[in-house]
Amino acid sequence: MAGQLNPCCSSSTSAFSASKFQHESSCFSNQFIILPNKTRSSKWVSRICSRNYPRKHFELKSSNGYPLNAVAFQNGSMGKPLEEQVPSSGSGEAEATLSITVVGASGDLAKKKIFPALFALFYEDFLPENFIVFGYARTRMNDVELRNIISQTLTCRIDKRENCADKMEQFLKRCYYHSGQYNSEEHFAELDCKLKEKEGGGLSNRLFYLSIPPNIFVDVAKCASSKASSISGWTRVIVEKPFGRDLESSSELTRHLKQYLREDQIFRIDHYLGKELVENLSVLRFSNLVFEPLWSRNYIRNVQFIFSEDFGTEGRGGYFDNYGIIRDIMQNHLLQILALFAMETPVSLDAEDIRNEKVKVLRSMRPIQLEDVITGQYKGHSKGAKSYPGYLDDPTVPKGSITPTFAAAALFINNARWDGVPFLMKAGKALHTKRAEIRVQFRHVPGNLYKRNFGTDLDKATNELVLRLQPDEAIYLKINNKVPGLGMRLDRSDLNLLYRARYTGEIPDAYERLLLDAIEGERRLFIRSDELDAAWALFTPLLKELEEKKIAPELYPYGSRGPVGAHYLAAKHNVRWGDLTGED
Ligand SMILES: NC(=O)C1=CN([C@@H]2O[C@H](COP(=O)(O)OP(=O)(O)OC[C@H]3O[C@@H](n4cnc5c(N)ncnc54)[C@H](OP(=O)(O)O)[C@@H]3O)[C@@H](O)[C@H]2O)C=CC1
Ligand SMILES: O=C1O[C@H](COP(=O)(O)O)[C@@H](O)[C@H](O)[C@H]1O
Repeated sequence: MAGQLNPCCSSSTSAFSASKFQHESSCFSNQFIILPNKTRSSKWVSRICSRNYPRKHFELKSSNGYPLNAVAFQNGSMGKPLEEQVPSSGSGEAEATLSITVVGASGDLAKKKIFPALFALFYEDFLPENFIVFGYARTRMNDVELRNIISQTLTCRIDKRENCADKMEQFLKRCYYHSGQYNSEEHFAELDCKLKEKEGGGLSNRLFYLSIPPNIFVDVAKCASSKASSISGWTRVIVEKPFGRDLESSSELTRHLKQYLREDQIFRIDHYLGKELVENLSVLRFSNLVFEPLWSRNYIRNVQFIFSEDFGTEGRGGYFDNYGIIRDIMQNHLLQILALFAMETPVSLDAEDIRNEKVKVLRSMRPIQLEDVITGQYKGHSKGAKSYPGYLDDPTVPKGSITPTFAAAALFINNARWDGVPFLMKAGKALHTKRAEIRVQFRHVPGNLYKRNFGTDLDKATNELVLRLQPDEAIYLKINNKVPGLGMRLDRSDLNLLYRARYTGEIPDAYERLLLDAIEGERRLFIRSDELDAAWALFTPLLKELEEKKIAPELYPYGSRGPVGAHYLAAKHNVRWGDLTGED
């Protein structure tokens, strides 16, 4: 097929003709040698080699074991079982084109995150030489109009602005648009034609990003699968949250998606897993002797996962009201971080080994009790001349809604490592600050010689490890220290790893990491269906109870620290919220 023109398209111009492999790459230990390569960007090769994942050296392989640039014959459909696909091998094959289709390209997320992330990957040479990007949505527009829209949100990295305009132009030239309905096989067949035309009839790998409301996920999966999947390479689909709104609807969504896609083709994104500090959590824990042995009930008193935003639903109230903060943040972002934090040591860094451990810990969690949860909703508030609207003032929110915009919960893990340790979560909108962090509060030092120097409140003297995911990424450890001088006065000081002071490069956006992983077939940071089931199984009974009992949320003023109920909840479990001590 390589080099043939696509008979179904009117135009016969091909943007990229298939090229022969012109390079060999070799990764050895931590070094990689890239032999002459005219067709592939060097970072695209080197990232794969340099990552510490259990990839096979010496060849580019996706985590399903196939070379990234090789062909897997799929008989024209995505539904064919993996083992029936025959990977081709050897040299002499043409290099595949990577086609990325953003479904819902006219939407907020596409503009705000997906196109900018793709551009950043291109700018940083992480995309293969032959790639194209398609936008797909119902909105009528042409390629130029799409390019105009996305050019407004593309930015270059702060530290390398020189070639920015050039790079943007090169990127935008690879962006195309097709307008169609989400449930029209005919329109997806047209998209397929355009894709083939741009792919030049050669080998292609196709990635679809479903940046659309969840009620149309299945329609798109069906149409893309039957009419626009790659016939020569892999086809993968990234699915955005929400994955259902309870265990039942989530299982139903999974069941429907699996009619058209295999599990290994579905990449369920949770963008918090793509954040730098979340990625670093396992490194910190498993590669430091000062932490690894401490990671259990023997030394850790409690763990806190805190998310706060200093703005309300502003414009997204329609979506939000159907979900609430527990579904929007806790059941996914915070629980995913908790699972990574608390899992047992995986057998390896392989995606399946890690996800197996995450599922195990999620399934070991004690059902959440209503009395271990408090909910809140922000109300309007005036400060000087400025007034801030309440949640119910959002015109897209139904009158009298009792949807929580804040929640705090105490969770427990019923296993030997974590028995009795409270894992506290707190998430809220319209609070006094924007931040996301993990706080680990350690136990008292037994028989502490300096006890009398701490006064009566020994808790204040315990160590606390903080991973600040955002803003201003940092890891710091609160320790007790002698104040210099002739006396013996102690204070609390921080051993502080502030990223912007330690590292010069800009931290990539979570969507960049996750898109690149999906392109590489690396599933470690995506949610497997059994993980999703376990997460919903934990939260669904609580959500049902809150809704059935119509539990009214405690009101808190916009811009405040949230409902006081959160303090009582923490106190009930002998915990003090680390973010509210006034120490940082
Ligand atoms: N925006 C964000 O910050 C985040 C979004 N998400 C999730 O990502 C996905 C996309 O988000 P976002 O871009 O904000 O969504 P949008 O509401 O902007 O929708 C994306 C596109 O889908 C089409 N669309 C919207 N509503 C409907 C409908 N009822 N029926 C058919 N098509 C529709 C529209 O395109 P057209 O009319 O041109 O077809 C729209 O441009 C959603 O699942 C969302 O929950 C997740 C995390 C954060
Ligand atoms: O998934 C979501 O996340 C955002 C917060 O993401 P962040 O990366 O900016 O912290 C949140 O605002 C939104 O409500 C939620 O759906």
